[in-house]
Amino acid sequence: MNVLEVTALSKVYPGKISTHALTDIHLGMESGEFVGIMGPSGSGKTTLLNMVSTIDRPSSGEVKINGSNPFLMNKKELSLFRRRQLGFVFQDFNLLETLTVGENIVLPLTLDKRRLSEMKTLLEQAADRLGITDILDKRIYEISGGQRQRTAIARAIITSPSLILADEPTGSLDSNSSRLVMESLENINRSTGATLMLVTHDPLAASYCGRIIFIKDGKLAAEIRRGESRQAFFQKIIDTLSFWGGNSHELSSVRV
Ligand SMILES: Nc1ncnc2c1ncn2[C@@H]1O[C@H](COP(=O)(O)OP(=O)(O)OP(=O)(O)O)[C@@H](O)[C@H]1O
Repeated sequence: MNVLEVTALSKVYPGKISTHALTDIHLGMESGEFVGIMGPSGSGKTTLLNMVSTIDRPSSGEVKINGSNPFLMNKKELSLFRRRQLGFVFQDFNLLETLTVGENIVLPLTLDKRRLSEMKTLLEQAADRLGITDILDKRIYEISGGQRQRTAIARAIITSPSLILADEPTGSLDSNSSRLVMESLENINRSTGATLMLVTHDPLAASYCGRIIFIKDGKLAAEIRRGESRQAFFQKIIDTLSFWGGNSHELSSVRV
């Protein structure tokens, strides 16, 4: 069974002139996959992520996560489902500035009223995976952007969610921090078998995925898979972007 199954998904934003943001999207993700979503600005990437993350409702079609349709749940069921089944990583981190790194990471477990000893063990494991054990007692305003994003990833994985959704996770980072963050995500995907969906404009970040889906004008336009070499995949991404559109004019300065 696929972790994510999107069937005939469409989204229309009503208005004086309605916008057909997504049209008839079909998409499946197997357990353990790391899938990137790319496409030009306004192509519908965020809209797709918002439907999968249950933040917004489809106009028609279906989203199933681990066989369940979140849009058929009541409010309480949905918030529990989100907390247990989904992990979120955002461009601007969404961390609580005045709490420590450790307190931020365990927040989903605190909300779930887990035992202290269990929280401690899970915190140690998550921090170790992200290489942030030595900053657990620092407050968010005391750490760098890259450390903030690794903290956010630790928070996203601590519940072992079925699906981790990342929206431009390297969008606010310099190239070195971006690399570290992407290596962390790749490492988590490989070592824990976590299933990840990543929306990005950044071809370097995308080159860490196993498969990339390109969206254009709200429709699936192309799909490419990574072979052994990340460098070769990076080039394939750039070629596909320049064929299907996207910010290929910005790519000349990008290095693998
Ligand atoms: N809340 C909204 N109300 C009306 N139209 C919207 C809304 N959100 C997005 N749109 C429109 O839907 C289309 C898809 O937008 P979306 O944000 O999903 O694109 P995107 O690929 O994520 O773009 P970007 O790369 O710039 O973030 C665009 O035409 C956008 O203007």
